[in-house]
Amino acid sequence: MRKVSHTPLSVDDYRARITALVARTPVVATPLADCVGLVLAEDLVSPVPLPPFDNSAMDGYAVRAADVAAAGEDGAVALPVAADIPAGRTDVVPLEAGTAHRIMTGAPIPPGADAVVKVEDTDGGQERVVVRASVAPGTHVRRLGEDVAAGATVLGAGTVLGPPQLGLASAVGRADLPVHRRVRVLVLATGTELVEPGKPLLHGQIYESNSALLAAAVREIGGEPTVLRFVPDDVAVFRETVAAHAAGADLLVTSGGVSAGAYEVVKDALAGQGVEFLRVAMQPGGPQGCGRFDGLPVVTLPGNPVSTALSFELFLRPALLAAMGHRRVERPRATARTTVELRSPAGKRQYRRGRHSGGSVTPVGGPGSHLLASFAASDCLIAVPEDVTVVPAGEQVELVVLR
Ligand SMILES: Nc1nc2c(c(=O)[nH]1)N[C@H]1C(S)=C(S)[C@@H](COP(=O)(O)OP(=O)(O)OC[C@H]3O[C@@H](n4cnc5c(N)ncnc54)[C@H](O)[C@@H]3O)O[C@H]1N2
Ligand code: MOO
Repeated sequence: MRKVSHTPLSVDDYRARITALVARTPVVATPLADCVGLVLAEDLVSPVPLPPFDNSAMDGYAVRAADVAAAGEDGAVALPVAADIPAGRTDVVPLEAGTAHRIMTGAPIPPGADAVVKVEDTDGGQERVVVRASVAPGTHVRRLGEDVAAGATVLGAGTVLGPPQLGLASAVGRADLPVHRRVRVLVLATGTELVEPGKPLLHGQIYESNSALLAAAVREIGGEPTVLRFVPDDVAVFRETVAAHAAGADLLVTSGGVSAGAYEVVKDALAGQGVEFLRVAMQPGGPQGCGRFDGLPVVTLPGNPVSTALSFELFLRPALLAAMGHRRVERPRATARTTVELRSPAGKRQYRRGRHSGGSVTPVGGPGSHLLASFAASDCLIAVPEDVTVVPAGEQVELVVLR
């Protein structure tokens, strides 16, 4: 059993500890439709060139440029239309000198043709076409391989797969891709006072909100949350609930039940079972716990809603992103001038919630960890360092940009 630590850990040390706790997820061949937001685990090499063949960029007529050189302001050139090539036609019909083929956008350029005259520069004829403009060789021809050469690496390992990348993977013929699979996170909110939203409340009860917040936060970064049913503050029920869902999970995240009082169900169930409870030098979010329970990585978050949210933001978000292969796991940082004075406890990094614009930032609500509406209205965190207790109005502060 680990010793209980009394000296608070720094935010950065605790983040490193949580990141080390969550293992990299395995690489799994995944259908493209399920890959958005996930990280490509291997380089993607295209087996085909793109475009795969010379094709027309316009609806019009494939010609030899030399055959229509005399067309222009002073006159027109008439050519017999020897073939019709819609997009998708797969046989090869060479173009004879002195003829034209009617051709559609995306259709293969016939051998012998070197340019396309767009239909607007002709009379649109089907058996014989009158061409009113000359074209340089290569006009409106999209060349084989001009976007991607066969054998080229089109996406590097580590790429986060968004719409353009998934479109490209399809374009080179892939139906699935090797990605780090979604991290599977069990979410378990504890507290006898908690009531499922939608049900009536008695005095002394509150609606449970941390599991909705945590599940959404996990899902937003590409993870797969499973919200466990509420458990009363009962150690045996807590352990049974976790054990029943542990198979296949990568991480258990709990909220509540970790502070100093009586009825601290998470602490009572997990202390001495491989999970260490400690304090991190931050506010909100000081009381934390992490470790392994029966081999399952566990992170126990303090129950106050903003403490839970900030703990996810600062510790779990980077750890889960790293587990899914992301190389960039940090939110963007910025500096701004605070419009009002900020006060912060000595020895703790305080995270205030704020709104920023044009190089200045204004706190939203107070520092309290129950102020969920203020958090929801904010677009950044204002970090006041551990050794600072007063930040005068007009001073520069560091921001974690959330939105
Ligand atoms: N004597 C002390 N008391 C407290 C200390 C302390 O050091 N000494 N620390 C305070 C701090 S800071 C925090 S944070 C909380 C952490 O407490 P727990 O993690 O045990 O959380 P609970 O007591 O269960 O709940 C705290 C608060 O948050 C509400 N809550 C909890 N879970 C949910 C949920 N899923 N949805 C909505 N709201 C939730 C709960 O009702 C409480 O109001 O301890 C302080 N106390
Ligand atoms: O650490 Mo508690 O999270 O300040 O409210």
